[in-house]
Amino acid sequence: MTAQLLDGKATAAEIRRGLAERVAELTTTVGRPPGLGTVLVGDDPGSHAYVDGKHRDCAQIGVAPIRRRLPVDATQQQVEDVIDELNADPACTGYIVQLPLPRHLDANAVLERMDPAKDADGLHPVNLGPLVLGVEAPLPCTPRGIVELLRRHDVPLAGARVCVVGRGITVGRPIGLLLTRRSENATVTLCRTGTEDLARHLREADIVIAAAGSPGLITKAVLRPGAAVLDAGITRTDQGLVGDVHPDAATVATWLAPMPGGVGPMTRAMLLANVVEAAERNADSV
Ligand SMILES: Nc1nc2c(c(=O)[nH]1)N[C@@H](CN(C=O)c1ccc(C(=O)N[C@@H](CCC(=O)O)C(=O)O)cc1)CN2
Repeated sequence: MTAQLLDGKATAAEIRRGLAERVAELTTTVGRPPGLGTVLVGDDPGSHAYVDGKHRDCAQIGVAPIRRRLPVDATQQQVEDVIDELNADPACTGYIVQLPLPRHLDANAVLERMDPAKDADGLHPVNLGPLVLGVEAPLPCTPRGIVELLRRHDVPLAGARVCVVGRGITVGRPIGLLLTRRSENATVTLCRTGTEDLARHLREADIVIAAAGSPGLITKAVLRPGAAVLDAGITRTDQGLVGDVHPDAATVATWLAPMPGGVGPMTRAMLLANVVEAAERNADSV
């Protein structure tokens, strides 16, 4: 068996085309384009690459880019001053703080200082609450992108047993909440790499979502034949970027979202969707 591709690159391109039309309309009715801000602290090459990608996406669909960069030794106060500035900037529809922040900074305090209405990542506590309650609010981009990718490829979710590996705030924790909502109705087991008998949990799953940052963790040996497998793990090595899913998984899976080309492009597309939706909400309220 060779897995069919859950093609994040093509799906994201299709989503961007739809968003570009909405941005053009907003720009005419509001008199200026929606603006996406990014706050990047430090010089991590991965974070720089992701933020550059986000601004390339903005350029493609007509969203105005607003970039804020701070040095690796920026103080909490300096970061929070930038947050205050973006909260107050009418040209900034929504923004993100690129994670991870350098260790000396309190990331939770930074996220909490954001205006929840401008939280394009859906990571502010005020927006995470509705995720638990199952009511509408901006959703974290990677989990939203995963659900969108599965839906657009008709991968059944209702009743599916999903095993998520990784419990980070951008993917693992929120995807569990999203997939167990009434609209998705999956049964989710949230694991970490240290979960006892992880292989057993994986083998029981119809859908595996790997977000552990552990290169090659998911091999064909731990998969149920026919499972759908989504690789949301990225590790930078001397040999380049490596995902959590071993290439041999493609021989037993029915569906595979590879890294690169699967979940990553969907994360970026969902960020744009969150910004466009925020701009539409703003336009409706005036
Ligand atoms: N504030 C946030 N920080 C981080 C998030 C996030 O959602 N919000 N997620 C990750 C990084 N990330 C977005 O910021 C991200 C990661 C990977 C990709 C991507 O397109 N990956 C490509 C491969 C990478 C490449 O070619 O350079 C792919 O999978 O095809 C996009 C966004 C942590 N931080």
